[in-house]
Amino acid sequence: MCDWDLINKVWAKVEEDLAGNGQTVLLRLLEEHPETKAHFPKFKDIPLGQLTSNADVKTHGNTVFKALGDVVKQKGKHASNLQALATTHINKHKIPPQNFTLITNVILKVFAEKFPGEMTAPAQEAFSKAFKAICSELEDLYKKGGFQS
Ligand code: HEM
Repeated sequence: MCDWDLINKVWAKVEEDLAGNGQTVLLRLLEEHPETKAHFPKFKDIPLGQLTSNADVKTHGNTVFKALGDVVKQKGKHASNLQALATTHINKHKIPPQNFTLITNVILKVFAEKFPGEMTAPAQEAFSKAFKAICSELEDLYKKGGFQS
């Protein structure tokens, strides 16, 4: 079982600057896993150094974190949220499923750095468990959706 209440407590802190926190995560993803940049039509031809001040990155960070917040707030009853994400990321954006593991690992790292007060050991454990479950559910949906890379 995931401790969704603990996760939501940290998420309230994340929401104090949802776009800024989403932006930090996206930039860290692109920095630590440069191959992911090719998946973003809006960013793929822009050097990483210029993306730090790119308004579209912040806007997309907000979009991603809004959707992830919607998942977190379901406290485990997120099947329809994940189905919607899987459908667009399979068919429209064509994102291989292992990228969800990359981004959720980056999120864990960024939160531990930015929110040391909230990301206690139990909170880190709760996020880690929840993200593993979410990634594995997405992988199942990708299999059902017949994802072809
Ligand atoms: C926490 C995991 C993620 C969440 C919650 C998320 C959420 C979203 C949402 C809400 C959208 C816009 C609506 C839609 O098309 O569904 C979107 C678009 C997109 N996502 Fe994700 N996403 C995640 C992970 C990723 C990853 C790991 C990649 C690639 C490495 C990715 C690539 C894209 C692309 C390319 C778009 C279209 C962007 C554009 O407007 O140009 N996403 N995502």
